[in-house]
Amino acid sequence: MSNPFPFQTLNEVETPFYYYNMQLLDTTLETIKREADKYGYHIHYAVKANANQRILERVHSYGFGADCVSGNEVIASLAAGFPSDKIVFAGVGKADKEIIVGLENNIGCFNVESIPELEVIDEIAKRMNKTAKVALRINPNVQANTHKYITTGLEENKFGIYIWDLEKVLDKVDQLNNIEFVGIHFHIGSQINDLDSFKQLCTRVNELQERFVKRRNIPRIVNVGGGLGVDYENPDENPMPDFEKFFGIFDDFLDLQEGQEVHFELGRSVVCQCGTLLSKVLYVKDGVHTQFAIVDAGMSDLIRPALYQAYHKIENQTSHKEEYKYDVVGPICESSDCFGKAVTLPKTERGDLIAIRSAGAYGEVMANQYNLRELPKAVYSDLI
Ligand SMILES: Cc1ncc(COP(=O)(O)O)c(C=O)c1O
Ligand SMILES: N[C@@H](CCCC[NH3+])C(=O)O
Repeated sequence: MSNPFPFQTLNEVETPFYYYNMQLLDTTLETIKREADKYGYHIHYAVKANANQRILERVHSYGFGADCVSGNEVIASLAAGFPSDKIVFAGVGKADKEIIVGLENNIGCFNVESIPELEVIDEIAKRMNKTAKVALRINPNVQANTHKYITTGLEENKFGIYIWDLEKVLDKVDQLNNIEFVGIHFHIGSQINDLDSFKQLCTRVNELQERFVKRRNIPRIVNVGGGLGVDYENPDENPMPDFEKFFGIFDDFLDLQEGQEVHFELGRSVVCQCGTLLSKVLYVKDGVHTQFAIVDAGMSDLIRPALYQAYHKIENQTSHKEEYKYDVVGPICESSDCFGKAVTLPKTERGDLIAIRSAGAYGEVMANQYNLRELPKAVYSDLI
């Protein structure tokens, strides 16, 4: 595989920074569009994965919608050009002022997770003389076989309306004058590579659809969320997941009612592989088991390894010497500030450029200023 990094150029940029391969992002977006269009599926990009304005603008240019989880994400999506009717607002805890943002901008729909939330949206909509379009997020109790922190579709998780509460919630919807019921919504978790989980989701959705048929209240939208995983181990060999297979599962297993639209909320699978965190080695020092390669990026720049013990492939872009093992760690005053233990790298020295791969999703957007560090900058392949 050819090296995707224009090393000569990147070596000049002050580290740490995120580098976005915009050509790869384009190829990924083209593929998603082509595969989704085969079935007439609607794609909403999950802004939470990467809310960088340039990335949002690029995603929008392919005609996708935006799936938002805060008022600020709604505002950022509008600023990037997403039409308001293609914006959905999800989340278990929407604040009043965020609901107002959604209503003021006439967004496509609110994905609602509880009766109290429905009542508040109805009340605010009434005050504003508006009708809120609403999809009900149902907790399907499907095991996603992923990290427990990013499993969202089990009964023990805080997300969604329990299946056994559904009738009660639908009765409530019928009573509220400023709510228009438009759809049902599901999301079982993230970084899901076991596609059987999606088949199970389809089966559960089919069972639930029967209840709506009985009530003669068919939801126009069936939103099956996101969650498709990527290959963190082999980012060059698998620069994007198999979207053809993924959408094919829904085509094969989801039974739709007349006129229903299928919506997806893809985040990680869209942006993960196009992003890399680049960092330089500050010091190499001896450890008990291996050497420490101390780099100038820390968990404040990329928190996934510290938070979920997530694996990211690490490469030394400078050295091609004999290989050794290193614990690659950051400068932050936490032992969890470690990007990889006993990583095999060519002999590593101060000043070497280190690439931490597959960092385009839940990377830059989760960066923080712990230790009063600066936020990482972004560099784009098409602007250098
Ligand atoms: C409701 C909802 N939709 C979509 C997504 C996007 O998921 P992913 O980035 O795994 O595609 C998430 C995050 O897990 C989510 O919580
Ligand atoms: N932040 C998580 C994903 C969360 C998905 C949002 N529900 C990650 O880095 O893998």
